[in-house]
Amino acid sequence: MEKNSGYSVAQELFAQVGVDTEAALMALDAIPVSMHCWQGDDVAGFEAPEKAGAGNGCVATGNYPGKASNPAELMSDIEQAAAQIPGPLRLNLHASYATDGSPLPERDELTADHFRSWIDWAKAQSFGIDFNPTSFSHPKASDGFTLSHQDAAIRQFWIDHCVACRKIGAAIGEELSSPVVNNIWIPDGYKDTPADRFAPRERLLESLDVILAADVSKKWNIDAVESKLFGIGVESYTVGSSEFYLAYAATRKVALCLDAGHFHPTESVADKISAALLYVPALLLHVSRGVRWDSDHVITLDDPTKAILEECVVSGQMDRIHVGLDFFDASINRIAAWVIGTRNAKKGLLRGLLRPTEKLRQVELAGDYTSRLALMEDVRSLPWGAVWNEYCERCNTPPDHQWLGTVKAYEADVLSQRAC
Ligand SMILES: C[C@H](O)[C@H](O)[C@@H](O)C(=O)CO
Ligand SMILES: [Mn+2]
Repeated sequence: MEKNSGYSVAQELFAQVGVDTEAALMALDAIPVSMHCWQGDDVAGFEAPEKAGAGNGCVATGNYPGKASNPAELMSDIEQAAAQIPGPLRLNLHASYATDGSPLPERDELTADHFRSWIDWAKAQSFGIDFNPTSFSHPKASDGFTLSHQDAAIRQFWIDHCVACRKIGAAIGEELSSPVVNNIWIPDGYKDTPADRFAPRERLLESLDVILAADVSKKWNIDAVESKLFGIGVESYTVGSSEFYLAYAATRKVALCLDAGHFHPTESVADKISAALLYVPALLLHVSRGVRWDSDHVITLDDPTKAILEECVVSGQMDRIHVGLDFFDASINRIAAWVIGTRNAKKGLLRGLLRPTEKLRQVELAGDYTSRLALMEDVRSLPWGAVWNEYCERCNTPPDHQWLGTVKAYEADVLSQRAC
């Protein structure tokens, strides 16, 4: 393929600091990003409204018109977004997005058959699939507790749901020949100061142990657990806190999910990657953007996001890191939200791959911190954007500044015709 002139200049400039842009592009093309289905419909899912209505735990804000409200619309919207995103993608599904079965069974009785349409569609799109139990927006979660509920029968329902989801993950993974990352997040917690912090955590631990004891293929289903600092209505105490899940993942040898919006605002999530990976077998990232008390804004290429994605690459542990996204903005065109966020995730990874990591390590080990700082700062102004645009062109996707028109046209032709 003929190189654009901007890329040739960039290639030369990066070569001067010892970076091979061709190698970087090849590496980027081997890292799939797991794009979440729930940006397309504000985390609504496809269950009957009376089932899904009670309790929440996940709320998208905004009322931008044109959201998907059935599987065909959501798949079509994801295809539109994917066409504007270069390189490999996976689709991150929630259990509440089951498509096949009328009526759909309760969540504790779901099987892979209820996701047949997604599986066939993913094959056609060459997407892998990742999965999540949906332990919120359900009458049995209406008081804000699920796996740590004091009522054993409610706990059992959510245990059975999570086991069902692990089996679904394994079945999908085997069928697609691509392991499914299966992430457990629960909303459990208290709005106000609890009298007892210990018992709910003890119950959560017991529930998780029962879930993981179920015989499910580790080859095709990769278990992950996700902590949270607090949520709306759960401001004082979250059962599944960071310490709880870090220790749980380390002792049970499951993947730890780090959601960028689930920590104190001044904590560096990038810095947690190397520390956690010394103890847990794998990490799942939920790349997100926390804004004050909310954690689900579309990711921008801001400093914390760049640091997380660059660190994935620079750590040399990419084979143990699964990159997923988690944002749901209902105030802008939802397809544009996917495109902006996912392209940014890939740009962050590319920036990490374009870092003169070896050279930086050498000067660091030599104690030459002056050169380390000088090099780190100088590479900021190298033309990585030209390398990105070259990648887009090679993937037959529009470079920067050339994708929005297509999304706007789809909005005018399709989204604007929808009832909601
Ligand atoms: C829908 C997701 O499972 C959810 O966003 C979860 O991952 C989370 O981050 C909740 O705050
Ligand atoms: Mn998350």
